[in-house]
Amino acid sequence: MDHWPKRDEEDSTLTEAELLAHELATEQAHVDAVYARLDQATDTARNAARSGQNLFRSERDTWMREEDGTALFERDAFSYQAARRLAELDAEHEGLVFGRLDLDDPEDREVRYIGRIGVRDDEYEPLVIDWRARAAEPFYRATPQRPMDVVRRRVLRCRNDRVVGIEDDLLDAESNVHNLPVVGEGALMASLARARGTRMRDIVATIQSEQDEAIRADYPGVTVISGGPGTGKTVVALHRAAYLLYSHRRRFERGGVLVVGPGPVFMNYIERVLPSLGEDSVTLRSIGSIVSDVLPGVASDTVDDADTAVVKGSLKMVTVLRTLVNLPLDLTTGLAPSVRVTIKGEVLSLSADQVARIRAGILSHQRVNLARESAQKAVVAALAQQVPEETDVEADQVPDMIADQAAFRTFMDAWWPSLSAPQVLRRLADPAVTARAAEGVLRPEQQRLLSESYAREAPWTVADTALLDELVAILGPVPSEPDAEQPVFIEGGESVAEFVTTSDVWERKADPDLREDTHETYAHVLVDEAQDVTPMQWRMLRRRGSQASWTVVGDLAQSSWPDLEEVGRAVRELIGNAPHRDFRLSVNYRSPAEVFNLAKQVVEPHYPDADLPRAVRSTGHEPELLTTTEAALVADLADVIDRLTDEVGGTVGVIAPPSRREALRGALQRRLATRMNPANLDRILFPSPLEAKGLEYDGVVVVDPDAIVAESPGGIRVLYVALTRPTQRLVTLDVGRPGAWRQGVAVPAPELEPA
Ligand SMILES: Nc1ncnc2c1ncn2[C@@H]1O[C@H](COP(=O)(O)OP(=O)(O)OP(=O)(O)O)[C@@H](O)[C@H]1O
Repeated sequence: MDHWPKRDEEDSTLTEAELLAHELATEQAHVDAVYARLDQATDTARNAARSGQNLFRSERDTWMREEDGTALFERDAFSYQAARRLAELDAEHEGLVFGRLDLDDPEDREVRYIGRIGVRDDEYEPLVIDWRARAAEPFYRATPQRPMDVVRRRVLRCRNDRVVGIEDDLLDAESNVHNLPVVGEGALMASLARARGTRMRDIVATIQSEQDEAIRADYPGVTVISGGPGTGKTVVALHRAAYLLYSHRRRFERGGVLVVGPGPVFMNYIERVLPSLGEDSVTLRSIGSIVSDVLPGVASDTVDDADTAVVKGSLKMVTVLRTLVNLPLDLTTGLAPSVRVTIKGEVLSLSADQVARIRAGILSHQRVNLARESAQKAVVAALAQQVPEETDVEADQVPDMIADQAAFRTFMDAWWPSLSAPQVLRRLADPAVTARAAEGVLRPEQQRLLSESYAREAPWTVADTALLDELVAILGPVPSEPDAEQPVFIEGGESVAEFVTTSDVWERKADPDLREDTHETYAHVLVDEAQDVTPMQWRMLRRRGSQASWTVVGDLAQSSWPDLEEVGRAVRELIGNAPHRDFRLSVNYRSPAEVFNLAKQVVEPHYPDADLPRAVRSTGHEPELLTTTEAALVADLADVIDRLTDEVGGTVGVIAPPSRREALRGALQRRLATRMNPANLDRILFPSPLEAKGLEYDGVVVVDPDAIVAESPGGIRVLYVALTRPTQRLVTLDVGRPGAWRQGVAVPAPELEPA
């Protein structure tokens, strides 16, 4: 195959514009051929279907394996599949083909086109190579120092099927014997300078070498991806999910890939990236909705106040919950349950201590909700032993005689009720219960916070969901109402010669493992913003990935959790003895250098170990540090927002401390509605400091930074997150006087006051 562009000698006399037009036309011809091929494959498939031939489908409805398309030739199946996936890609996506490599291969001069999906021609030759294929690797890894046989790397900017721009890198000038032209000014910078919308975009066309290494890293064990704000951790993690599914589809599609992020706003922000890569078989979940597999309908995006969140996230809660499960339901009587029954006038009884010992023995190997039967048998047996030999009763009737007594059933209901996790957790609303459950584990102040939080009867918080999950793990699932009688014969099995015996049925029914683990498990779990995952949440996640490989993505300097040592320990525990690899991303693609310079000065004195990336872009606009009064806050803020919406092309984020957020949002929306056009209003967003995690806006106003620090357990680190959200402009607005957060911070621009 020889795809070298055929250029005439006189090309060298072309003007820059003519040269670009010529190159665009060359690339358009190839892109046209790709789309024509896809149309043709779709027609072939349609005809095959019409003529009644089978187009086998795999279990996954939208995915037809090449080998399954029996009515199609393999090459058609491949292209048909590509066409189907293309139809699923985002309508606004930036085109199927985005790259081209011109390789200096002495054997076979070669051009490779790289795209979101692979497409082959009639001869089964690749017209486009899937970006995740090995053959696409040099597109991301080649550098002038190590060109990997690439002479020129070309990024094509397409709008649907039209090529609208070209950006070239000449990687090996010496090998450019064919005088390949070089146009454009660099794809990466062009891409970074574009305005951001409310959804994250994929970066397939401009993945950088250090990012590519993390994306294509081997999967077993744990892969840790760290790096400062804006280094592409999230976007790299999502491309990694797509890569793993491509390179090990069998394993990961069957076992499942779970991507976990901090909250629903973040999940909405990232959800388009995977479909734009042609991947839709990944489960995206916010950390507050993980528990919904074992407790349907339970999910939360509400956060506790800082101090309560710290108590609920701590590992100490494991001890508290274990004690809580064993507390008698009626604490007010102060009596632990004991049992007393009579058989033929003989009194049989077990003291509270004796039944407590039986309970502890059973719970050492069984979970509460699954063990009632064994518990009942054990108590009955202990009571039965007390029946004097001379009593006039058949020994084998004693157990039933005990179990049938009302006194015994009352005892069982009090001693071993079926407990649901939500019921048990709500018991902490009673300070007396909390005091018993947390005695010697939590300080009185912490016990009070816990109790008060449940006494409010507010909806569950994100931190509660991990506690509920822990309780489900301790209790086991709540047994459903006993089924109608078990069928002894196989349903509809009249024609089956052998019959199923009652003991077969019991054998199956009695296997506790079948009923134990109701949570979903995955073959790969990818945790984003891992620095905020509390120890209790790690336990919840690990239940979903007991056999999984992991990708863990985070930046300690952005943690909202006060104890960073604890965060590090949780990740080390996850790794254990498993194989693991670390990647550090070093370039900040989001923040302009001017903005990051400020953010850096804020975080460094408090957290000298912060991993500070290099910001590659400069806008020439220094951050503006403004001060206003309480009375003028809304008016001044409205002016700033109005101005920023004019100055930046995309979104404007207003990040205010939780205590001010709701009131400010209402007041601003009313004020802005009267003076801005509705289209601009849609570009203004009001995330809380925690919701802003992982997100970005072209312009950002950080309101009352001191209060943001005061109201988060992560303190200054949460302010650091807020300050690193802008892609273009940053304004901070102190209230009353310049904030304490500004001590030691120097910005070149003079301080401005709002007009
Ligand atoms: N190679 C790249 N090409 C183009 N854009 C990129 C590239 N790498 C990252 N970006 C862009 O940089 C921005 C930051 O990326 P991302 O949100 O993944 O960073 P992050 O490390 O997760 O940030 P944070 O820690 O602040 O949440 C995004 O807009 C992303 O699309």
